[in-house]
Amino acid sequence: MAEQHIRVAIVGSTGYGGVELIRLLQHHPNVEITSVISSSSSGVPISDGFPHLTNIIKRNLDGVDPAEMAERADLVFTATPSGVSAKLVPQLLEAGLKVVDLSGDFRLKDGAAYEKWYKHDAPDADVLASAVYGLCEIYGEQVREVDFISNPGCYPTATLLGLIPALKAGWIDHSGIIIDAKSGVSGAGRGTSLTTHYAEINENFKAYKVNKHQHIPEIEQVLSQESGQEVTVTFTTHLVPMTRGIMSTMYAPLLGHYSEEDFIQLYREYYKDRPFVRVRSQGIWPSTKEVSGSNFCDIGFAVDERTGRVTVISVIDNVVKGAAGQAIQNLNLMMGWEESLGLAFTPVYP
Ligand SMILES: NC(=O)C1=CN([C@@H]2O[C@H](COP(=O)(O)OP(=O)(O)OC[C@H]3O[C@@H](n4cnc5c(N)ncnc54)[C@H](OP(=O)(O)O)[C@@H]3O)[C@@H](O)[C@H]2O)C=CC1
Ligand SMILES: CC(=O)N[C@@H](CCC(=O)OP(=O)(O)O)C(=O)O
Repeated sequence: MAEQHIRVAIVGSTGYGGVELIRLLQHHPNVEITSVISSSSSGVPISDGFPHLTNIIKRNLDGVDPAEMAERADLVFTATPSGVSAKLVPQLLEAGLKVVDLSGDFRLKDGAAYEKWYKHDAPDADVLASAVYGLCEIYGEQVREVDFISNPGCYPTATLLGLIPALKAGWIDHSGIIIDAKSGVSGAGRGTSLTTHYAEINENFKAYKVNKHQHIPEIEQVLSQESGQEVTVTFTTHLVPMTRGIMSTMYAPLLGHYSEEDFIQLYREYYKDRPFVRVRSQGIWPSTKEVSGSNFCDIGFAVDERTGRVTVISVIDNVVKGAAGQAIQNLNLMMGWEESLGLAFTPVYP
């Protein structure tokens, strides 16, 4: 029988992913946050730095100590920068903790590819092999009752949910996929940088990491696995002057005559038991605000008979379905609970 209650610790609780975990977990009936952890501000009440949490979480920040975490918690969310999780997660698993890692450190099954794209040393090979890639709608059965989940990237979540059903059905050509992706600034984390500060991004719209984004190998790894063919994609990311949200617009050549209604039927059938994917009706394309603050991924289609291509539009909230929400969805599956437990948020609109 599934356990009814779990104690969790959050490393990186002073970052956007960590703070969002704190917000969302307030609504989870089976979870108690027993430690919020910071590598730079231990001893300080978390609400000092985050006044919006006043009277919501009355805890001082703890330091990064795996042995202490094992005393206080059963599971740790590591909402830590890439490179940090690779070293920390093995210690947590060794201490007997369950882990959901939000970073990119354990997503790529090829350590050499990780070193190439992330420019950090690859994690321990055995620990890497033990990580289950937690794209719940695709790998939900594999996530059930495991101890260590690697939470998917934000762009890959929107993109993969938008492409996999059509690719698996053989409706689109795996060799001609182009992905045009846009993200709000919170996707870059809380630290300031020249790229994300107000004067640089306000009233601006810019492409970045063109053909060099670290999510390219993650997207290709999953699409190749799901299609049984080696898939390469053209993937361009853009920064948009908004706080939350990702829109992934995908273009693929059609391998037959399929209408928008055909796509809608295919995807509704594919995701029929999945509470967080909403397939839009014909001509009602999704926008980021329509999923903001929620764990939904909304998907819409346009078929162009003139060019023989389909356009798939997929939106998520990067900090919810792209990070903290999906991490909790994974926790639910790991614990044998209902996938949507504590996650039934209506989007914040307008
Ligand atoms: N923002 C998003 O939309 C998404 C983020 N992610 C991934 O999730 C992870 C967290 O992202 P995000 O919250 O945005 O990042 P932030 O930069 O906002 O926060 C990261 C936090 O990690 C902590 N940290 C830094 N170094 C260490 C260390 N050596 N040991 C322990 N903690 C450390 C910092 O807090 P302190 O100094 O207090 O320790 C910091 O607040 C990243 O890997 C990111 O790529 C994935 C999907 C989406
Ligand atoms: C807007 C923005 O800068 N987004 C970040 C997303 C980073 C991220 O989530 O990184 P991992 O998934 O690799 O950990 C980026 O494009 O790099």
